[in-house]
Amino acid sequence: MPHSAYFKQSCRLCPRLANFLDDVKLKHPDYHALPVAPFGDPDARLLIVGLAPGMHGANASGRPFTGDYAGLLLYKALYDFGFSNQLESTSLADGLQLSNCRITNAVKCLPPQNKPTGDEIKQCNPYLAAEIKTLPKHSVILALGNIAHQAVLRAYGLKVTTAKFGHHTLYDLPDSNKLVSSYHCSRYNVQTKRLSMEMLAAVFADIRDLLA
Ligand SMILES: O=c1cc[nH]c(=O)[nH]1
Repeated sequence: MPHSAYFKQSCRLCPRLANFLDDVKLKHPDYHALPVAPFGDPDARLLIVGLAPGMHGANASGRPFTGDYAGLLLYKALYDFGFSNQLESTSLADGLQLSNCRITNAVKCLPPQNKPTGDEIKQCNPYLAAEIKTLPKHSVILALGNIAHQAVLRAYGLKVTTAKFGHHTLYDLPDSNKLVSSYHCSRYNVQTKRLSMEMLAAVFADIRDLLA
């Protein structure tokens, strides 16, 4: 079943987020301002999990990590490692296609101040769990940041203490899949040099080997 069957653009399960999106749509009628669907290859063996749409990025464009700083390093790495046909992701109409890779978020709606609450992360988790279930055997899940890392563990019904978050870590998941985690490619992390292009490329080099 395609992953889109596991995503509801009409979802309003989190009242705070749904109301916030209504307000954002009034201020920015040209923005997507709805839950942002997973994007990419439905048969992918690499699932990338981010945090949540950014206000002027995914929330505006309707595609994860698209239209703001957070996507720059990520899409470059995807291009460099052969998962994307384009270096940059700018809009739904840019012709970018991912192969063997799909990108989603732990929380599908833009949260105020970029901070979803614990309850919102929990509420959204069944969508992620359903997406993970569509992965072929021996897939790799790349979690960008601690919230995504914990959301993946939760989706598997694992305690967050099962696997500590760290940059460039690798854990075996209870099925045949692997969890690779990385610092999030946010503007803050890049500008403070917590994450560099070289560091992200090293993570992708391992992912390429895991998928071989
Ligand atoms: O985690 C993030 C950050 C920006 N854009 C996304 O789609 N996800």
